[in-house]
Amino acid sequence: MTIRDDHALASDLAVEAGRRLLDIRASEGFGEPPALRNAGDRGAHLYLMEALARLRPSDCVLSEESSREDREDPRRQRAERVWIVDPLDGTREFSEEGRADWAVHVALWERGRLTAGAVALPAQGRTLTTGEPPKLPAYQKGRFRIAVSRTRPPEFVQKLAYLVGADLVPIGSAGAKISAVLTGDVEAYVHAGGQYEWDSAAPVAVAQAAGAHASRIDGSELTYNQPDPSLPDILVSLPELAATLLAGIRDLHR
Ligand SMILES: Nc1ncnc2c1ncn2[C@@H]1O[C@H](COP(=O)(O)O)[C@@H](OP(=O)(O)O)[C@H]1O
Ligand SMILES: [Mg+2]
Repeated sequence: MTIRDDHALASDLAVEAGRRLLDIRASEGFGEPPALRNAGDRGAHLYLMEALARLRPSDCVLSEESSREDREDPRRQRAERVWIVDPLDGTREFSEEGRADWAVHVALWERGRLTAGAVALPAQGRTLTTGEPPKLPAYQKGRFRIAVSRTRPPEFVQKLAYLVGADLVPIGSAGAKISAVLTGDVEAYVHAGGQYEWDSAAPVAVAQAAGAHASRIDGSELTYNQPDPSLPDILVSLPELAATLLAGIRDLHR
């Protein structure tokens, strides 16, 4: 089994889960958003769990939709290979007709680092993968754009935007926001106040493979497969903007 197989598997699984999510959206309709959200979360989770159990039976899986007991399984801490998946990131946006800012995240963590990953954006018709990392847009000096949560933007982010000369762009889903950095729709993504490993593992794997900056907002490393999957803040940006953003965040937290 080659490393390349893991890149391709992450991509295939994210794409197929995304295809199923589009079907669920089409069959359920948008009349009852909570039911649609639930059907999407469950459908994508069950598909990914079944596929990983069949195709990578020796590996562990950490999924947003796993039971608490499964998430706290001590075998995960001893494992050398753990798939970290968010079957439906941007669940809220998935249930809103016309929105395309939701994603499927499939990442592989091996012995301390993320080694493969894919983010499917089914309603945008694209998938970003570590197998073929996107080519980062060229950095242009001047005003830039920072993606933030539509519903839970960090409270300091407005001041940060003012300080560094940026405009805020609300987008749903951590995966869609990090993808927006990689495809040139924005230049950075800043989040704080709460998030989990599955919200960022796959998009961070792709961002790192593409050469983007990805860290905690204090500049420290993002670490995955921890006993507690809470990973509450993140900065992803074009590499040229990282120092400015980290300095701005530091100044605001002094
Ligand atoms: N303060 C917070 N606490 C916990 N999770 C948060 C959070 N802010 C954002 N998230 C999670 O991060 C993902 C992206 O959120 P947002 O679109 O607001 O940026 C969502 O994942 P899910 O959609 O998988 O639940 C959301 O639940
Ligand atoms: Mg999520």
